[in-house]
Amino acid sequence: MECGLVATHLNIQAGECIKVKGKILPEAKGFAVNVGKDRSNLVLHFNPRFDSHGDVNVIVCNSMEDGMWGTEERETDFPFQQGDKTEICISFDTAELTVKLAGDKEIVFPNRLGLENIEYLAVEGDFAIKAIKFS
Ligand SMILES: C=CCO[C@@H]1O[C@H](CO)[C@@H](O[C@@H]2O[C@H](CO)[C@H](O)[C@H](OCc3cn(-c4n[nH]c(N)n4)nn3)[C@H]2O)[C@H](O)[C@H]1NC(C)=O
Repeated sequence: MECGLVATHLNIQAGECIKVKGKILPEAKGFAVNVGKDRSNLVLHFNPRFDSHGDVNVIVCNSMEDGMWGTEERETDFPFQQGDKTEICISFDTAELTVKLAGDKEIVFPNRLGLENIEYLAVEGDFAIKAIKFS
């Protein structure tokens, strides 16, 4: 999965929101939005898969600590379409992260790293970023 945008030193506090707007490529296999401390310590790897790693239309969420993946959580209610514009809003507190998606869908994932702020954001894969907003 090729690397797109990487942002560091963000100092996003609990209660704030990270909004990623963009367009899913027409032949997308998958994309990922990673947030955390740095590229080896991710409090959330949010990975919609259209057809990759043996998964079709599944959202895979995971964490990474010191470069080691955690246990995946998978969501098969899949609100994404290849070629569509979409918006992903990630908010968090020290207990969990909430990912708001189109159609009022929400995914909640535990804050396994107990992070009190988010320094790192990376968007990878078949996704053309249009806007990033921190609020
Ligand atoms: C069934 C036995 C093996 O399990 C599989 O093991 C794979 C390898 O760990 C799992 O795929 C990884 O799942 C991770 C999340 O748990 C990540 O999605 C990982 O891809 C992340 C990634 C980023 N990048 C990347 N390349 N370049 C950049 N900047 N980033 N390349 N790979 C995927 O390669 C895959 O999700 C997992 N499948 C299941 C069903 O568990």
